[in-house]
Amino acid sequence: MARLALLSVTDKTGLIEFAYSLVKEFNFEIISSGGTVKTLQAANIPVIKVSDYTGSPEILGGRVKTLHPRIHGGILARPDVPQDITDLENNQIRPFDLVVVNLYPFEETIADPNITVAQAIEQIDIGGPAMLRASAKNFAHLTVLCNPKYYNTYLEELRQNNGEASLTFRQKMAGETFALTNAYDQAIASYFASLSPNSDDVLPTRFSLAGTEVQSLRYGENPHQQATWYQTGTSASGWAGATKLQGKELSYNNLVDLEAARRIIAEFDPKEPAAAILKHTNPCGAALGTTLAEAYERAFNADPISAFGGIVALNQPIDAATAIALSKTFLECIVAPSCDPDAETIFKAKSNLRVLVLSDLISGPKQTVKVIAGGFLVQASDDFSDDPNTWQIVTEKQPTSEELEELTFAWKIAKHVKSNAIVITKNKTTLGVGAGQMNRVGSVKIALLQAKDAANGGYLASDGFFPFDDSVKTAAAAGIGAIIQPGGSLKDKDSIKAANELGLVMVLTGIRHFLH
Ligand SMILES: NC(=O)c1ncn([C@@H]2O[C@H](COP(=O)(O)O)[C@@H](O)[C@H]2O)c1NC=O
Repeated sequence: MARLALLSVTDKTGLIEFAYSLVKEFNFEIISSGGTVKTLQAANIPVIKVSDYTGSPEILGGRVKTLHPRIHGGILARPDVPQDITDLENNQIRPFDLVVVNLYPFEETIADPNITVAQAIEQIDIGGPAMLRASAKNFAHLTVLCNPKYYNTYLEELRQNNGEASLTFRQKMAGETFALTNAYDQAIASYFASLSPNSDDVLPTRFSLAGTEVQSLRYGENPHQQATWYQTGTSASGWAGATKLQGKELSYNNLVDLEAARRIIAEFDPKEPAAAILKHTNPCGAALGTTLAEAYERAFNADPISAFGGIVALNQPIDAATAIALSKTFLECIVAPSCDPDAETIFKAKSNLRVLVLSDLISGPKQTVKVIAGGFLVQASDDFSDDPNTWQIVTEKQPTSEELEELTFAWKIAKHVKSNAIVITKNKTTLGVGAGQMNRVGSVKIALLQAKDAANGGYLASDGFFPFDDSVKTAAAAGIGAIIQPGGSLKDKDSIKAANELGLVMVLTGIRHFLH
């Protein structure tokens, strides 16, 4: 008797060619649900309707098509279990050799903002996941294919193994299938969470992270670490949706730094040219300018030594002048919302340089995730938008409006520097960055060392409060004129007293921005 395949697919890509090979080359009989039957019949491929096979019509507008013991019995039966064979015989059930299912496009449906909840719910596939999960469970006896991309691999398996798919392949397909049904359900769960009146509740009691491979990376942080890049959701968004205009393959570290760079320039209004140069997730230079080229040059000149091999994010389209400036040094990657044709031509001379275009550099993830032994930690992203109207000026000396703007710039950068973070700025340009030190005054010293004499009359931002007045005194000795920090230390009074005695402005934000 011919072998039996069950085909029930929404995405009919490659279906006809595949079914043709199954029937002509491998003598399969095919059973299919309504729409799949129509596609196959239109191509003159012999097919049996599920409803004819089960004797039960499709009902409830397609909500019940394949949910029948003759289908699920044929999927789940074990030919090496005598009772299973008896059950099949007693119920006139034929076992399946192959199950091919892909699902209703739930994620694509909800991506349309005009879709109603009722329409979204009709796109939750029930029969499909049931068949997929049952088939994956019984991979020892049949093959499940959940994506058209595996059709040819399956046919090759049959060609190379005397008409049988190998156990290794069947097991791999089963794993892929459970990963798919998991991701599918996760998308539905996230959609339901988004319907909750408390829609900013990003931390449900059960949290899953599902992803699809974008590309396998050459290695992770170091060459001995394997790494792969996954995208969340079915449509490419964020970095998965960026276009690489030229350059070498993106690396793990490139992507980590690109995201850190994106977060910095997302702080600024896209009308105001901004540039950030990142090294190891910290900015070695960040600046605003009247033109994009000026913003980049200021950021570069902040620390030209560290900028070598850096990752650059820009918040406006790259023009020729900026491209010329960018081409003067070795950079790993550049990203901007778009790139003028003149600029593209200029970059061609540096064929290894990775140039990416990502139109939306503002939107980022709502949560961040860190894996720890036995679990992972999820937190809401630090997208708190600081409001200078809520800040407290605690010194006798009051800032002018320009000074307040400078402090705001310094504060926005400090938010994206690893703690303990100290940022020294002037003219909306970083002069020195102290990152990731174990004591705050250590970061102050590093930032001042970088800023050199330019620190005189500069501004200093600290991501956390000062536990002692030593940082204020060190900053004042180098000529810093104004400090912005969260406040909240038991010894705030000491720091404020030192600021007053040394003639500094001090602003407390009431919010800290640790970054680990
Ligand atoms: N309800 C069922 O019994 C059922 N059985 C199969 N499906 C889905 O129906 C789709 C195929 O439908 P059609 O062959 O009618 O185009 C597949 O995506 C499959 O996952 C079902 N649909 C939804 O739950």
